[in-house]
Amino acid sequence: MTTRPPKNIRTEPLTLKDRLAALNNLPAFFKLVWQTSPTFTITNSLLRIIRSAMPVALLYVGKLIIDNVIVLSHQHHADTGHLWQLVGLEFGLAILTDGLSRAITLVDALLGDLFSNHTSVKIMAHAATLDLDQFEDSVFYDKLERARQQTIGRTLLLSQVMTQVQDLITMGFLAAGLMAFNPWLIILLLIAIIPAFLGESYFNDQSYALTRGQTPERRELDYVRYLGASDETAKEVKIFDLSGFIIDRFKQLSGKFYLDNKRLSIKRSLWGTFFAMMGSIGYYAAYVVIIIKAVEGSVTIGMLAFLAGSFRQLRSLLEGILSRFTAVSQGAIYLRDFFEFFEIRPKIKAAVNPLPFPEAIQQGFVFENVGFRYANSDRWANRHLSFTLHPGEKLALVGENGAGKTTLVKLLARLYDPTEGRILLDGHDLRDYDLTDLRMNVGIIFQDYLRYQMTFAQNIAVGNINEKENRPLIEAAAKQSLADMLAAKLPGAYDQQLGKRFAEGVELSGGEWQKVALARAYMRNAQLLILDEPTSALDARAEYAVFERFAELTKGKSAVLISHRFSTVRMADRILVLEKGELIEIGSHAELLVKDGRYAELFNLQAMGYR
Ligand SMILES: Nc1ncnc2c1ncn2[C@@H]1O[C@H](COP(=O)(O)OP(=O)(O)OP(=O)(O)O)[C@@H](O)[C@H]1O
Repeated sequence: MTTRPPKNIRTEPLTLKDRLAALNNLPAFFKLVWQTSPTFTITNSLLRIIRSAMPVALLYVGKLIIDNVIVLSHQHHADTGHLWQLVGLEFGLAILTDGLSRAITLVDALLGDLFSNHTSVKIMAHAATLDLDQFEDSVFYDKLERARQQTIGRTLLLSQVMTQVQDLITMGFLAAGLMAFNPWLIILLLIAIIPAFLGESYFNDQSYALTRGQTPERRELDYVRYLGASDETAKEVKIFDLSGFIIDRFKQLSGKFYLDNKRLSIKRSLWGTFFAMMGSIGYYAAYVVIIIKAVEGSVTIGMLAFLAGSFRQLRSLLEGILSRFTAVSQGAIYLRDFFEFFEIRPKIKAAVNPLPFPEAIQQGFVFENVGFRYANSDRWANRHLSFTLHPGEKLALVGENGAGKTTLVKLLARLYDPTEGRILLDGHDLRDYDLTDLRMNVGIIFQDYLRYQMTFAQNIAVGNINEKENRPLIEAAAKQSLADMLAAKLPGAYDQQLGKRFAEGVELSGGEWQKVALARAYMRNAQLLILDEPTSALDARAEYAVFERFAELTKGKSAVLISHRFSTVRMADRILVLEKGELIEIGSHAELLVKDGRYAELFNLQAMGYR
């Protein structure tokens, strides 16, 4: 397990300039919000604009009421009609304010949910366009992880930005009243607030740097949590008695996070208290000024209440706006991660003017000095590969573990492109063909095929998802891979839920799963069929039956088989022997035995084991 942060993750704090620059991401963010739901976006904005005028209106009506009460209290026959009208108005405003707040919360929540769904779909759709080796890169994974987190975190950003604008408008209304009375009060207010803002901004920077620096470790923490409590891992964890090891690692990682976060939280809390005190001093200084004016008689008592109320609200609004600024800019910085993820482009590109895939392959696939190196490795997984896979030919790949067999077939399906050399199909580079077309015409079943926690039929249909409703095709595919006998035994037959994860799921044995996976290969009319150790878990009788059919079912089609069982391998037209990524022998079973080279050695070794 590695905990080293990838090189390009920035862990140093950010400056105010960085934060302001990050706000540039907001327009794109709002475009995304708008795309999510124009109606909710407009409704939300309108509600907030109306809501922002409420505080000053309430304070002003309050002022009128107090002044009215004072005047009336000095009269003998007071006419209270106007007073009650004012009280009624304030009551109405209070109810409206509350209603608006609730409506805003509701629209925020609905828009947030839609936004989260919309962005999750966008992330999945974009991830689907990316290359396999991008998924194998840890820096990429961190980006994906942070982008995923954005889908939840950004709904908060949405309401924060909206609230920010709303509060700014409210502040404008309140400040106008205060300015009319005494502009100096505004200055006093700013002096009281700015240190708190700078402090808040400093600690947010620190916390951002900390969280970002912890991304790889957080990923490991999630992985350890998954290892410790998941249906897929439970068996091995029990057998190897790993829970102690896993829990220790979890404690070690989570303990480190706790300590790092605690240190920062304590510092932040102490400084926060100090800055809040400064704010209070500023507020009371202003309060004293207003009281003196009231005692002197230069403002009414109603005005005193209005100004003090305005000042108090302005202070908390300003505090909120400034601290939200750091949160908003923080969010905007995380947004950069989100948009960066969408900027990642696949390297394996579809050809601009693609050639259509041949109706029937004429010359076959030609490997011309093909070499491939995984991006995260400095060793060649395949090197100097030159051979032809003829149309209709059945080719078997043999070689020891890590010899490069799986890599070779991944190159055939363009999951990767060769690092050197080229692969030709009917005389043209594989890269010149339409990528979707190519993948449609190459059927691969990998050794680590997925066991979908779906129904039996769906598990086969994934081989050609366009035909997911085509039950006769699914049943025919099952018949070809011998999975049909299995369906007959299941209580729900083809609609039987497989796997243990969901209710009423039935778990299959390794060999049974393999038959199901094998059926996927027969779901499409591929011209090249690749089976990467397709029968390793089948019993001897099943394997024999599968291959007896295989030759017949793939008549006229090319096929590549990877197998460690020579009983399977010998059925191929030609056998390609790989060693350390290179081709060392090629020929039929009989030819290679006569040659008495590596193949003969491996074959005899296995045959000896059976004697
Ligand atoms: N995704 C990957 N990233 C980096 N290196 C890889 C990756 N996949 C395979 N390799 C390396 O490439 C080499 C060839 O692997 P490959 O899977 O092609 O071997 P194989 O012959 O299919 O082995 P096996 O018989 O065990 O399935 C190995 O050394 C392996 O470590």
